[in-house]
Amino acid sequence: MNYIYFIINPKAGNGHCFKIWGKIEAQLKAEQVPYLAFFTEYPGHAKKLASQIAVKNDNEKLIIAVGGDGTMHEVMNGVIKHKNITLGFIPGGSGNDFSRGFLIPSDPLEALKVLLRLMKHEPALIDAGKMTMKDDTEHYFINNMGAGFDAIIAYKVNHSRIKAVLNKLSLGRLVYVFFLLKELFTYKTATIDLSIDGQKHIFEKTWFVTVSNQPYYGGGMKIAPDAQPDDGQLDITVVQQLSRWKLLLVFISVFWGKHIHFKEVKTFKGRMVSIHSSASLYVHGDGEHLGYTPLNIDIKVKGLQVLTRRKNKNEVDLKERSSNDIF
Ligand SMILES: Nc1ncnc2c1ncn2[C@@H]1O[C@H](COP(=O)(O)OP(=O)(O)OP(=O)(O)O)[C@@H](O)[C@H]1O
Repeated sequence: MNYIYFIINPKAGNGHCFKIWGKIEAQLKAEQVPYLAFFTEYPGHAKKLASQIAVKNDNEKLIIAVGGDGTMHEVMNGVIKHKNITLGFIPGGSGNDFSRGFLIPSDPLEALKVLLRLMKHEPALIDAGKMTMKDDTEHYFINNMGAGFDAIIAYKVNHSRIKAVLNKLSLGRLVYVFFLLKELFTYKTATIDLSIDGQKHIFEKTWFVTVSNQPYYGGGMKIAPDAQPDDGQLDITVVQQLSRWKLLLVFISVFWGKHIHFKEVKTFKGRMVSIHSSASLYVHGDGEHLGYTPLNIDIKVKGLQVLTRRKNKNEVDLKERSSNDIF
């Protein structure tokens, strides 16, 4: 019997994910789907659980992460070196950019329905970005990484005490707005040495650099509108030389992917990137704080097996169909 392995972060989405799992579990039982469920108990646990499942034996296994992008990030890092794992995702977090980029429904029960259907077919082969930090530690990202302004906001939001309080009042977004505005007026831009496939660039007064595998980041912002997670390329975005007020305008336009038309926003594609900066910058991978610049990034082409509706992107784009219509 082939079990589906679920790794659930009960704390994701301000604890809402625990309730989501209750609904998923009821549906699995109703459909008599064999499964094993594991709850994460602390940050980093999802990676450990995923790698333990992968090394149990060589059998092909499906692991579905239930949580936010941070949970998917950890699960993916736990299995990326194992060929016998296919990954799926049920959104239960606050941002859920993975589901946007990989066309998984935002409703968890709809997502389950789609995954149960997709698992009967060959999974998609997806690229992953690999970051190598100054101390040689390695972290992979499936959505994107960022260095600078965006990463310091992610760090401050995740470490703020008022986040939990505001989350309870369903005002979690206010924490982002608060730190965005605070950093907007206090952040010191840096000179960045960026190397892309051996080509050197120097950017002065840089707010941030992001490297994307798929378009969405930061809870629905279309930072890299052309990024495709299976094209063997990473999409690099640099935002520099902007006044504080214009940066705010750029941030608003990112939701529609229109920021790329500002002359202060530079975009590139490449396979190997290195980021050095005049001052040490905060770095995130898939929204999780991972350290500081300098770092090197390269791509692991088609290194992950993932359940996604991207193969059927045209149909999904043409009409918001019910998941039953996809195959
Ligand atoms: N039992 C736990 N207690 C506390 N933190 C946990 C636990 N399990 C996982 N975590 C941590 O919770 C953090 C947030 O998880 P995740 O990103 O999945 O949810 P989210 O922040 O609500 O969603 P998103 O990233 O999509 O906005 C991760 O850094 C993860 O390591």
